[in-house]
Amino acid sequence: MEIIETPLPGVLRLKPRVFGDARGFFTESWNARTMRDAGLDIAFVQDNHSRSARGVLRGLHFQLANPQGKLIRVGRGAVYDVAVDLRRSSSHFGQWFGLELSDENHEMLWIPPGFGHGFLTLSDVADFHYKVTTHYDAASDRSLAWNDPEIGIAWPDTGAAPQLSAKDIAAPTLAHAEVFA
Ligand SMILES: Cc1cn([C@H]2C[C@H](O)[C@@H](COP(=O)(O)OP(=O)(O)O[C@H]3O[C@H](C)C(=O)[C@H](O)[C@H]3O)O2)c(=O)[nH]c1=O
Repeated sequence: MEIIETPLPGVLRLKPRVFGDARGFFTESWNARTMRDAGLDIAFVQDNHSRSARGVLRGLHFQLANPQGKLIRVGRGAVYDVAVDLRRSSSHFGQWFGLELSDENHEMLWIPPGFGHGFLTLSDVADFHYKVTTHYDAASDRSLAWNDPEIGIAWPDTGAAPQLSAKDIAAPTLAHAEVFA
């Protein structure tokens, strides 16, 4: 497992070993010992899987109470995945990092608690898999505007306006949102 730091301290790119052969490939998508040996001794309590069509944008989301750490990968297709530092006490507050995650590059992203998260679907279909460190807490689930100019995420152009949920369409900008201390 190769671990690559990002411009956002704590947010890490993870490149697992992939064993390709004439049949296809094999990779350990998660191994507690491998992660622990890499200094990532993280306990996950829930596995999530969402499927999205091209142009779907889910986010930016975070749980205000019980904030979640997320280990993200794409099992099918490709997405542009983004993390935003939402800790007002952080020197990187409001800064974002994004990268393409796909079933071709097999890359994963670790996003610690305290960050907003979202992704834009780049392929016809994307199966999005992620482990989280705290259970879903609907009461504290929050959205932040995907296109907040104060954050300035450079989302890839998919040729059409992104498709969002009503909750995400109505999301506040950072200036009007309750985030982390
Ligand atoms: C997240 C979640 C949702 N749900 C239920 C609640 C709704 O009835 C339905 C769809 O939920 P939602 O529209 O919030 O799903 P996403 O837009 O994919 O939300 C996720 O999108 C971004 C990318 C994230 O990082 C978060 O994990 C999460 O907020 O699944 C559950 O039962 N458990 C859960 O953990």
